[in-house]
Amino acid sequence: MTSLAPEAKGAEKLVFSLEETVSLLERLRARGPRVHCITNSVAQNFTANVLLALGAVPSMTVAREEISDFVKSAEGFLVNIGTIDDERRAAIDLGLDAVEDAGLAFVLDPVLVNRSPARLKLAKSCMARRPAVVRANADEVAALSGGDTPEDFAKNAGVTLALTGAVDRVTDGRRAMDIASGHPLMARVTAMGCAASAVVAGFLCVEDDPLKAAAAALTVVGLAGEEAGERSQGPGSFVPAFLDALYRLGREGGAK
Ligand SMILES: Nc1ncnc2c1ncn2[C@@H]1O[C@H](COP(=O)(O)OP(=O)(O)OP(=O)(O)O)[C@@H](O)[C@H]1O
Ligand SMILES: Cc1ncsc1CCO
Ligand SMILES: [Mg+2]
Repeated sequence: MTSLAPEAKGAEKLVFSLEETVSLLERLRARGPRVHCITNSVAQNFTANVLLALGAVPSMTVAREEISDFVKSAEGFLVNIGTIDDERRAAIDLGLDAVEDAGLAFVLDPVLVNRSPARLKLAKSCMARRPAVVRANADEVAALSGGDTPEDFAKNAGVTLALTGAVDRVTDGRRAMDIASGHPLMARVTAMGCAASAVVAGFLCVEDDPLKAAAAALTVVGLAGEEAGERSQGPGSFVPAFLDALYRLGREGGAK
């Protein structure tokens, strides 16, 4: 089962209850926020389905002539650098200009930033635009942080870090919390992390504190993952079971 037990070394424990997570989930479902995602070609479809299962309204365009309008009419925004081409590169720039104008909090997913200097440069240019939350796995955080602890990275960069893996850690440098929900099959399907980043962007629409938004998002993703893991036979059946579990989570009768 989920452990919300916070562990904090050099950071204050974040006490964030399951009830608070459920209440934010209800707010998200009631509000149905628009979340614009510039994301990679592998993750687009799954990410859109995950947001829809939660009750958010995804959009994904990267067209130069409309990206600013989409961002300005959205409540949440995600930049994911998993597959980069000229169109996405331009969209990231224009999208982040619009985010700045609109004062919107955004999430950065620096996919595979550990794999190429060009990607590291792009991720750092996105970091300079001050994401509210960076959601990444351990290899990606190591590349971005140059080996700093998660807390020091978050503090020095002025962001909330949502570091995922078998156990997730969320920290803003001052406060920290570990989230141990989830299932090993989550790492056996593509784009689970990418979709989790989009879910963080969704929760940022209903919670101003980025640390609480990230904690709630990863808790919800982890709980749905656990449920789906119990109900599926392998990666193939895990994906639809995960979408069903997200949809049903916390509703009457539980996620059954
Ligand atoms: N072994 C595991 N046990 C439990 N949960 C896991 C495990 N591996 C990953 N997860 C969960 O899966 C989600 C995605 O995390 P992960 O670190 O795998 O992202 P990622 O490497 O960025 O994935 P991708 O790039 O394929 O989208 C998180 O919610 C995380 O908690
Ligand atoms: C497989 C893959 N390659 C680039 S992005 C992506 C989706 C998971 O990050
Ligand atoms: Mg990833």
